[in-house]
Amino acid sequence: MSVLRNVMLPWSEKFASVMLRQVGSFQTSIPHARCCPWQLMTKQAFASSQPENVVYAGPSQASPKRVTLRTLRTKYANQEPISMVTAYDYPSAVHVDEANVDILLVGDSAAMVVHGHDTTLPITLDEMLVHCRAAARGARRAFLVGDLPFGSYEVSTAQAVQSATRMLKEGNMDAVKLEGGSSGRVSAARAIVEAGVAVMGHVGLTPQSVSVLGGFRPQAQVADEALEVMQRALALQGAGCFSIVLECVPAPIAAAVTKALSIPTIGIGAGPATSGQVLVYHDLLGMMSHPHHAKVTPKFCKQYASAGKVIQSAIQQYRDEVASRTFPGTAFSPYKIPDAEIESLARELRARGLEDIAKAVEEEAQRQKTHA
Ligand SMILES: Nc1nc(=O)c2c([nH]1)NC[C@@H]1CN(c3ccc(C(=O)N[C@@H](CCC(=O)O)C(=O)O)cc3)CN21
Ligand SMILES: CC(C)C(=O)C(=O)O
Repeated sequence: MSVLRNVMLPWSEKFASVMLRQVGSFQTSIPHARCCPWQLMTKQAFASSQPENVVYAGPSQASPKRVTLRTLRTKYANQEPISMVTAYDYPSAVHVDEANVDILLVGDSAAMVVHGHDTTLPITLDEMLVHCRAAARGARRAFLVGDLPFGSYEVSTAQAVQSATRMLKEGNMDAVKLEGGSSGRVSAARAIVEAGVAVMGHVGLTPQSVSVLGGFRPQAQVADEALEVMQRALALQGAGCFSIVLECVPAPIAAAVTKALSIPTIGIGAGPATSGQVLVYHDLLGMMSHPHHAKVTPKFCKQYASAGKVIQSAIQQYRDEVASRTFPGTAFSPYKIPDAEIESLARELRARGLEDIAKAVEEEAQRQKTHA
C-alpha cells in the first residue's frame, strides 16, 4: 500500500481513491506492474526509464491546428492547391510537418527508397505500420495517410477493412490509400469507408500492378485508356474516397479527371491541372543523387536540394578526419577530470606496477591541457 501511495502522489486524493477502487486486487501485484491496467493511467509516475529532457516525443508546446478532411475540403472548395509529401520515419515526418505540408503520406515507396527494393511489392503491412508509427510521432499538424501495401487488401473486403483499421489503430494514421479502380478495388474502398476509415484512391500508374503493367510506364496515352482512368476515378469517388492520386498520366488527362470529379486530385507526374501535388521525400530532396540511385528517380521529380551530395561529402569528411586523427581533438572531448584525480590515478597505477598505463594517462591529460 505504501508503494501504491507513492505512485499516487501526483494525483488528487479523490482521483486516487477512484483509482484504488479500480485497481482492486491488483494492489498487491506491484512486481507485475507492467501488465496492470492502471499503469496506463500513471504514465508520469512510472516514467523512470524516460530521460528528464525528452527530445523526441516528450511534452510539447501547444499543438498547431491539425489538418482534417474538413480543412482539405475547404481548400478544394477555394481552389487552393493541396500539398502532399511522403515520409517514412520520425525525422522525415518532422521535416514535412514543419514545412506546413497539408498531407503526409507514409507511402509504400518506402520499399524502394528506404529498403532498397526494385519495386513496392515486397513491403508488408507490419513493416508499413512501423513506418507509420514513427512518422506519426513526428507529425503534429499534417493529415496522415498510410499506404495499404500490396497483398493487404486484394483478397476480400474483410481483409481490406482489417488492414485499414490496423493502419488507424496501430499506425496512428488518419486515412489509408489503396491503388487501382477495378471493381474489386472499388468494393474494397467502399467497405473501408463504410467501416469508418477515410480512403484516398490512386489511379494511372499504380506501381503495385508492375507485374501486369510490365514496368513503371506512363499511363493513359491513348484515348481508350484515358477514358478508363477517368471511369475508375469516378467509381472510386462513388465508393466514398475523399481524394484520388493521379500518377504518370499526360497533363490533359489529369485536367479531364480533375474536372470530372468533385473531390481533389493529387498529381504526381500528371502535370499542373490537378487539385494538388505529391512528391517522394527522397526525390524532392535529391537524396538519391549517386549515379547508382539516380536511375530510380522518375523524370517528373524536381529536386529542390542535393541532400545526397551534402550527406556524402559530410560522411567523407568525417571519415578523413578520423583517419588523420583530426576528430575529435580537444574541442569534441568534453568530459574533464581534475588534475588531482589524474595524479591520484597515476599513483595507484604505478603502485600496481603499471608504469606504461600511468604514463598514457598523464600524457593525454597534458595534451588536453596544451590544446585546450
Ligand atoms: N523514388 C521514387 N519516386 C517515385 O515517385 C516512386 C517510387 N520511388 N516508387 C514507387 C513509384 C514508382 N514510380 C515511378 C518509378 C519510375 C518511373 C519512371 O522512371 N518512368 C519512366 C518510364 C519508364 C519506362 O517507360 O519503362 C519515365 O520516363 O518517367 C515513374 C514512376 C513512382 N513512385
Ligand atoms: C508516389 C506516391 C503517390 C506513392 O504512392 C508512394 O509514395 O508510395
